[in-house]
Amino acid sequence: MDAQLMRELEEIGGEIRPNSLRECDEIFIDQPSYSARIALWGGHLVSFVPTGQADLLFQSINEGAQSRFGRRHFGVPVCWPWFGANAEDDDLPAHGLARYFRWQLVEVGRFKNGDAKIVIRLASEDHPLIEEMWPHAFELRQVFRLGEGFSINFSAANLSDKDMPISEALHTYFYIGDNQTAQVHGLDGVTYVDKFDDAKEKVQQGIVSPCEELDRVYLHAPERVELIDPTLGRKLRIESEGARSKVLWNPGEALAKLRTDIEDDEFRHFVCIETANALSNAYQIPAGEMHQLRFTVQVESLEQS
Ligand SMILES: O=P(O)(O)OC[C@H]1O[C@@H](O)[C@H](O)[C@@H](O)[C@@H]1O
Repeated sequence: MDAQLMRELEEIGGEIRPNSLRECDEIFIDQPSYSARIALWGGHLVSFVPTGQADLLFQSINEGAQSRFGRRHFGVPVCWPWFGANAEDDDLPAHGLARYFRWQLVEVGRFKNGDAKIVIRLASEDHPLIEEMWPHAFELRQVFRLGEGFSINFSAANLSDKDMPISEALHTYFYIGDNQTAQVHGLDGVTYVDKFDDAKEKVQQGIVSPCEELDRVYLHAPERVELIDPTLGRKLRIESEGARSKVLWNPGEALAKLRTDIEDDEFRHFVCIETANALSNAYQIPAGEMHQLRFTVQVESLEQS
């Protein structure tokens, strides 16, 4: 790792630590008001803990299959350049390729207000296997902003001379005290595709609660949703830009028991609220252009609101 970057990382209270995940290192940042971890494998924000509170993000203790495309359920996996199964080739891994490669740390610093800034990059030209799996040259960047809450600014540049078809998600596993009482607000009246019910289109009525057995792609969804967690006494405000879909995922008891890459009871402690462009919200990045997807998470105590 570049010595200058290491010094800059130290200046913001950061260090590189070894991580068991694919024996790939992670960035750990410890500040008076929060601590955070970013795994370079997959370019995952793994954890964000406001001091004195539970983590905002969930991490499964199950490390999944050790094969190259083994899945893990934690933090904010990047699903790109396709969401879900690949429509043309069943042999390609679910949710694209970005989560299966090592990203590179390229910049460390601070925003004007003092928030920490970490930038990581994944480029097709650095990985021959990516070039075999996907016919377009690209460069991805994630800018993590860490302070009072966190934000991720994900950008994808199409470096090829052809338009690039994209479906994608920042597949955020939010940690919750109890999925029976957690509530997702802000999707009332939005049409969704229910992947647990034959991909039927339905319209959301009111709030989503309990957060159990959900596999739903909300189309043309609003930019702001809220996750209310009465058990932990907190509310997370989630705001996105550049994303037309929101995906909610919680496998529920029966599917969790069938899956070998997640522990039986873990579904009680997470709900994925994904900032996405999926299904009919897929789009193309024209040759030579780029697209940005961002989301911000702010936390407040339920007593304050
Ligand atoms: O197990 P994975 O590949 O990480 O995906 C988890 C889930 O991710 C969700 O986004 C999908 O809608 C689900 O269908 C899928 O099961």
